[in-house]
Amino acid sequence: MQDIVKKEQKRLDWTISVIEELIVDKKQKAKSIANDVVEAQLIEYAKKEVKKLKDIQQNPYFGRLDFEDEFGAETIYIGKKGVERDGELVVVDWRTDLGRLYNAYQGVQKTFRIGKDNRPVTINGKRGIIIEDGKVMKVTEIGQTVIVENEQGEKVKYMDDYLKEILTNTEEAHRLRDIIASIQAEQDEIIRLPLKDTVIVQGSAGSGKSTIALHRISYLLYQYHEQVKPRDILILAPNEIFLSYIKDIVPEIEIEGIEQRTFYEWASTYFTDVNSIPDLHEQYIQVYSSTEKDNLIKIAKYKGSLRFKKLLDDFVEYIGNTMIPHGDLIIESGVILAKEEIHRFYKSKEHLPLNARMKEVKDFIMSWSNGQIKKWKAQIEEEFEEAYRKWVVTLPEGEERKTIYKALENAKELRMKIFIEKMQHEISLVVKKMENIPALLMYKSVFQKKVFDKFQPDIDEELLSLLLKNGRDIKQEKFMYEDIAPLIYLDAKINGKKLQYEHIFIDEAQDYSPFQLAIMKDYAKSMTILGDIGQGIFSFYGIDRWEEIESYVFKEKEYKRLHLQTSYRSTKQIMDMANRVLLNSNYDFPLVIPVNRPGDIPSIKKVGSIGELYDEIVNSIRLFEEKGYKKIAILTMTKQGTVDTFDQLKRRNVTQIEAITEGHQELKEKIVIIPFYLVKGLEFDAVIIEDVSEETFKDDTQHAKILYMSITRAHHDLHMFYRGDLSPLLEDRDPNEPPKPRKSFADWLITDITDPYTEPRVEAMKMVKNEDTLRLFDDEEEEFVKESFEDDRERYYDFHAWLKVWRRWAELRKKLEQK
Ligand SMILES: Nc1ncnc2c1ncn2[C@@H]1O[C@H](COP(=O)(O)OP(=O)(O)OP(=O)(O)O)[C@@H](O)[C@H]1O
Repeated sequence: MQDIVKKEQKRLDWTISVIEELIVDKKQKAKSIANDVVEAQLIEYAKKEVKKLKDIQQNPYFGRLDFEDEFGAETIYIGKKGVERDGELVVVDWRTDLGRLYNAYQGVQKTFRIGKDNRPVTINGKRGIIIEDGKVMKVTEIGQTVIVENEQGEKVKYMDDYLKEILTNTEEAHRLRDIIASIQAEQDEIIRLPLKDTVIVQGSAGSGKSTIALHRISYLLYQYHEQVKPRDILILAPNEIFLSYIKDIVPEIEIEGIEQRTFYEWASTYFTDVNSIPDLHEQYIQVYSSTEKDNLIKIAKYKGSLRFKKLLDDFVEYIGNTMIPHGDLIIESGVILAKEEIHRFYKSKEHLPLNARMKEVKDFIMSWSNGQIKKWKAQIEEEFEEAYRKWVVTLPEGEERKTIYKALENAKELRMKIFIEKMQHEISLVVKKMENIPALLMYKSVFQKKVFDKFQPDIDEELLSLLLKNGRDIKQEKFMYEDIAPLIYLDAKINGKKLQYEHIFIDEAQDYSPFQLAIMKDYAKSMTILGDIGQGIFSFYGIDRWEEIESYVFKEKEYKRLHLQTSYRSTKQIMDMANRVLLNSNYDFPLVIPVNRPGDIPSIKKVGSIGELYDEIVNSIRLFEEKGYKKIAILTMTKQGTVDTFDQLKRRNVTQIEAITEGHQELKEKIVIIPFYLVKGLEFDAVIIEDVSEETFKDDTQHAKILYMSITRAHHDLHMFYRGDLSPLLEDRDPNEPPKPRKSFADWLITDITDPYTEPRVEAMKMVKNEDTLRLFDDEEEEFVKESFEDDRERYYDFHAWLKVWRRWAELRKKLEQK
């Protein structure tokens, strides 16, 4: 091994010296005097090159790849940035095709195809090289990062030493870091999708979604540099805390200049002033602390739905139709603009926003009017010409002739005047109705009974009365978070869009409503949408399943849906705990596959009193500090909980702590006390969840999601406390026991759920045919059962989800029995 390190050191020394030569050369160029603009640009470029080369000189690459193609054997070194000398690839940029080859190799498949010509290459080896300040520290033969099944039948991702070393590192002061050196094949596939592809990535907690998004930007800017500039890309993040969390990675992967915002901030920058509207977190607090919670959720869900979007579409179309003339425009006999003609023209401008469309119609009418005036003028001139010839020209020169001539002239002018005045009058009547409509006014007018009666007569009565009541607030411009998307949408429908991006990235997309995602689609040529339904804690608004948007928002073949199941953030023990919550909650998704990074088993401790709780939290903090952790989080359920815990810990002389209660704060201290709804996307060395009692974490989907998300914030260690009884979501169930059916349908079960060979059935399925098959919930049967559950969708989804978990268990059982 020492020998390999020595050899690699030799190669590194050579690379460093080549880079040195390049620096000297570029510096020379940078010093020259520019005679014109082009030369000035070249000088600027040389300066940038010098900086780039200096930055990477002491650590120019992280890996080596040995391969063979039709030209023979090759060895290349892969780095964050490419280095070339006279056409020779000294370091290969990770974003190139050869870089893809490096990431694709996982030690199993050896032959790949690369380049436009799809030429075959065979990999002979891959090395991870850890370099510090010009010294090769470690060389590892890598590539064996595959998913294996352990003795219990659980899937685990096998890590090579290189990945292990990277994942165990606690040196980072908890900013998102680049993973260029250890991108995994399944992640790389997403990063390198073509620019035009819209992709939905469902990824477990810690599977690298945020990281992938940022690396994909870097890749797109590199590969499509002529077409895509940083200003053409928008990244939407969950909150400002998260934006500061990704700050450091930006220059590292060369994605400076990208517009990074929260949806809220994006909306306020370009559209309405949203400052008086609560943001998602504020709204979450308002909704869940309100006695009207259920009603508020119903309103928010409806306003975030595509159904509401359809209502707005119909409403705008209707208003447009009422604005254009509904009768013929009659000025004189023979001077008529038929209403059909106006309507035909209006229809042909369907693609335009309403106000622009109206302007076109106005122009159309005006140009018709000008044409008619001209025509009328010519006709009158002709008529009077005739009269002159008849009455004036025939008279001898003299007073009488003059008088008649004048009279005729006056009559002509009068007729013209009358015609023009009539025309102007009629047109002004028509045009008055086509005045610009402000989007806000339009939105205020939506919440009327007659609007719903006309466009959505089948709307649920209770929902309708809630919406009408809410309409009173809307009239007074008291908006909620869910009003922002429709306001933007109406604005675009009426005034047109001001923005268009090449690509939009949406992180934590499960917290977006279908409506919101639909409007974002209008602002981008393509999108990368990343999220985890399992972490959809803002379910009063967000989506519950990707299918909700797939079929409506994106047309078939327009998008790809990809899954990431392996989690890289946490130890195997922490992910086992997260999977336990998923299992206990009958969560409708595959379990997370952890990496085989061992750690301490998360502790769950019962405390007798609130005082004891804080004493125990202090003990945990001390323990974590001893372990050298740089970032520790204490998760609370509420803002008040955060404030209380902060006070209590201060009283116990804990230092370097801070209370984070708003989404715009930046995390600065070592110990962060924070409500769970603000930690989305973040991670910490150790996490303390101060209350996992049954009272706080009830056995329902919403609480399961919160707990799953909270647990998966921990990198190395997790401590949980409770008073009273432990949450059933954390119950340590014997894997040989079948999953526990939810109370909501347990009474309905008519089969023995302990028998892995019999598909579970509920009362409603008695009627289903094919009793002895295991194909339940296929096509017709699924429809049948869905209909039987019509009144109780919750229960249907619960049962459906549970059935999936049960099937997994049954398969596992069968496998174990066969062994
Ligand atoms: N290939 C990899 N090599 C090294 N570290 C990785 C890799 N992929 C992900 N990670 C690490 O795993 C952690 C989780 O990544 P990230 O935050 O991007 O995941 P996520 O899917 O967005 O998570 P969540 O949904 O829980 O917020 C980060 O610390 C990241 O650096």
